[in-house]
Amino acid sequence: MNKKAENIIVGISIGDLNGIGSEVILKTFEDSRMLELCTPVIFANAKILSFVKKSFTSTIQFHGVDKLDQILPGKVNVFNVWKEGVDIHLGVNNEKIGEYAIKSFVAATKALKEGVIDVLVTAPINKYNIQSEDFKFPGHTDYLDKELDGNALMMMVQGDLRVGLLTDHVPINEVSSHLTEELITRKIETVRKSLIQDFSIVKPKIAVLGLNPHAGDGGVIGKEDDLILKPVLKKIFDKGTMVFGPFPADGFFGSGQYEKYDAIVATYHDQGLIPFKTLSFGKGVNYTAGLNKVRTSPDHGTAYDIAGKDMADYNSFKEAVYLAIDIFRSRNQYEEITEKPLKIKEKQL
Ligand SMILES: NC(=O)C1=CN([C@@H]2O[C@H](COP(=O)(O)OP(=O)(O)OC[C@H]3O[C@@H](n4cnc5c(N)ncnc54)[C@H](O)[C@@H]3O)[C@@H](O)[C@H]2O)C=CC1
Ligand SMILES: NCC(=O)COP(=O)(O)O
Repeated sequence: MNKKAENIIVGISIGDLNGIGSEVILKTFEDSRMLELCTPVIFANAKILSFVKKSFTSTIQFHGVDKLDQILPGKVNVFNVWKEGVDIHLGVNNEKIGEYAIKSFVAATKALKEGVIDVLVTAPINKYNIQSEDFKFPGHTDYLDKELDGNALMMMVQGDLRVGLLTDHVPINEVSSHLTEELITRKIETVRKSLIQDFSIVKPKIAVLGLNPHAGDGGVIGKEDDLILKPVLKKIFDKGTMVFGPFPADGFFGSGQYEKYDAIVATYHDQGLIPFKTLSFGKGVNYTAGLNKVRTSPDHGTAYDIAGKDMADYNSFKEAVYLAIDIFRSRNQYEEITEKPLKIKEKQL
């Protein structure tokens, strides 16, 4: 059942309060037309956001609520996840602020699981200051993978450019050992399904980058491409998925080959994110594919160096809101279409 646009409830976790998260959220919803597109609910504290607002040229008005059933369409809702004041020092990294980032994220994830919000858009966290006895995850993706159904896959999206990762928050010296047949097969299937359900691409074409320089040059520079990637990709292809590669990664983007595919799958984080951010920084979105719920975030981090200076570009955050809504709609449509498929009448001979 498709919801009316403004009734799609977009939950927003506040991220690191000392970073640029609050600024990009406020700037996005400063434009009242955004409220015709969705009903936002920020998981934080209304008094604190009113204080942070003073650092920027913002006239935004908040609707603070203590219960999620009090949120209203047409308002920038703030769900008070905590009541106490918080010392904000924009641009400063500290552990106390990490606790509030996680309080917000955990509460928003709970609301997402329970269907109180339709989609989740996360503002950036600092991966170091969020660590605690209770929260030991390198990022949002890993926590959501544990909390939600499905298998999370990090996918960066900007227009028709989609870059998925076989491994994400994995130290570089462990990447090779993660690249098993099981992982590659599962990740490629997640990308394929996401392209169909979330992006309405009927028969997606997927390119996979090689791990080693020149995809190993026949085994001269590393054996993983020949021994693991090639045979596994062939198996997947033979079962009907349009997957190609492994391609030498260095020239793939520069030569424009990426434009021929619906998604490019990189073997590790920086192999995919460096070309992606070079091509689309400021407009890209980080999407967690493969889960039963939709989560997006902007393509940037906490940017302490510019926090509080009214310099942050909010377009990536706005794109993250748009994409979350688009994917939510696309999934609903896909469900409707596939729920009761039309029976194909067999031809009478
Ligand atoms: N989804 C998330 O929660 C993410 C969190 N991070 C975290 O953020 C922290 C800082 O990471 P960095 O690698 O320094 O990346 P970063 O994206 O915070 O900053 C890189 C550079 O880009 C600039 N920049 C970033 N966003 C901008 C914006 N909206 N407008 C204008 N300039 C902008 C910054 O000023 C800085 O010069 C780390 O702790 C990292 O783990 C990084 C990426 C995503
Ligand atoms: N570079 C994107 C990134 O690492 C963000 O991670 P996550 O917090 O979205 O899992």
